[in-house]
Amino acid sequence: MNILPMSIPDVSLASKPNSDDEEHEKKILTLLSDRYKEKFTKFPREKGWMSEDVYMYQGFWYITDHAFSIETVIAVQESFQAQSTDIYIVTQPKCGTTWIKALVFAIVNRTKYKNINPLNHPLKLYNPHKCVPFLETEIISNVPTYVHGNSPRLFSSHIPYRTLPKSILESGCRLVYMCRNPKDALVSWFYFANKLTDKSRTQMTIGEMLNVFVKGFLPYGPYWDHVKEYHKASSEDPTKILFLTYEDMKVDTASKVKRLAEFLGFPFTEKEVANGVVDEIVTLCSFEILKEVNKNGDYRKGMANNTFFREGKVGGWRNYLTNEMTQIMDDITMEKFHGLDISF
Ligand SMILES: Nc1ncnc2c1ncn2[C@@H]1O[C@H](COP(=O)(O)OS(=O)(=O)O)[C@@H](OP(=O)(O)O)[C@H]1O
Repeated sequence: MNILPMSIPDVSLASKPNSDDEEHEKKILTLLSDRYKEKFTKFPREKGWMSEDVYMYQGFWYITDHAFSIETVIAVQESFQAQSTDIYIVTQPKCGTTWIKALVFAIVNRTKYKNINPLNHPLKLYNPHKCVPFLETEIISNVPTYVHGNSPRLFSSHIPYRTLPKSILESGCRLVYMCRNPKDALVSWFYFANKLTDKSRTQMTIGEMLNVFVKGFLPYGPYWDHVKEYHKASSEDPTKILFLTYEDMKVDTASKVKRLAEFLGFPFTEKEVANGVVDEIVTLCSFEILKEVNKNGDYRKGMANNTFFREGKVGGWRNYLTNEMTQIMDDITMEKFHGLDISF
């Protein structure tokens, strides 16, 4: 029986944040801030998410001095070099990033981990965000996850389509985009924001969160423009950009996983299907299993693993939004998505 760390060296490298890594990230962030501050402080600024200043860059809003900030986004855009075999997973935050990352990781690496003890599968040991790193965190990381040059490399990001590094668009690689009903994304944002362990942050009401969500003053907002751009790009080149919704993925997940595998260039064989491999992947990546695996520990400083797993439901917004809030969200969605085949 194979056991760690021999069986999964690449992922174990990125498993645990330690104080050296945090120091390194801080240093890189300071460096990036020094490099870009003069530029971005001239951009439009608003008070946004949890009372933080947000800056507009290329039509979208960002916080500063953070892994997911204007500095890292500009740095990725300016310096990241894609490879044609790469696979990118892009989402608006709170739209199912963690789930789709787990699914893509499990599909692409299923042969690699076929013979290991299922308890040692990376997704049974690590947060999916460690298995598929964000471009935004990778650029400031002390321990790049893909030092061994896996192929295909898997990365994720929340970067809007228009701000993606040129090399991603030119390399011909594949990109999976997942979106979600904005009302569920809003509620998820609300709980996430208030659960962050950094106590220096201000707690928000759902009404305040709705206000910033609608204005787009959240990292990578506005939601609607983000979704629309990827939807358009996907309809122009569906072989390279796959547009998914969280809601659709929830219905008959196994058949959607098969379609996803085909798009990724890793189709399941008839034998695999007969042997239940697809169902195994669906179960491995299910909300319940991932929530249990991630009940302890931190993904990053101030961000517990369990903050990524709350309810995992479709339509949970009904328990949190008033009729008036629902109306506001529905009106904007109707106007913004008018004429597009996006439904939740
Ligand atoms: N495996 C699985 N299946 C279904 N749903 C899942 C899964 N993992 C996480 N979730 C739910 O996704 C919501 C978090 O969104 P993201 O993963 O996009 O968050 S983040 O952007 O990475 O911070 C958040 O939704 P809410 O429960 O509505 O808050 C999570 O519970």
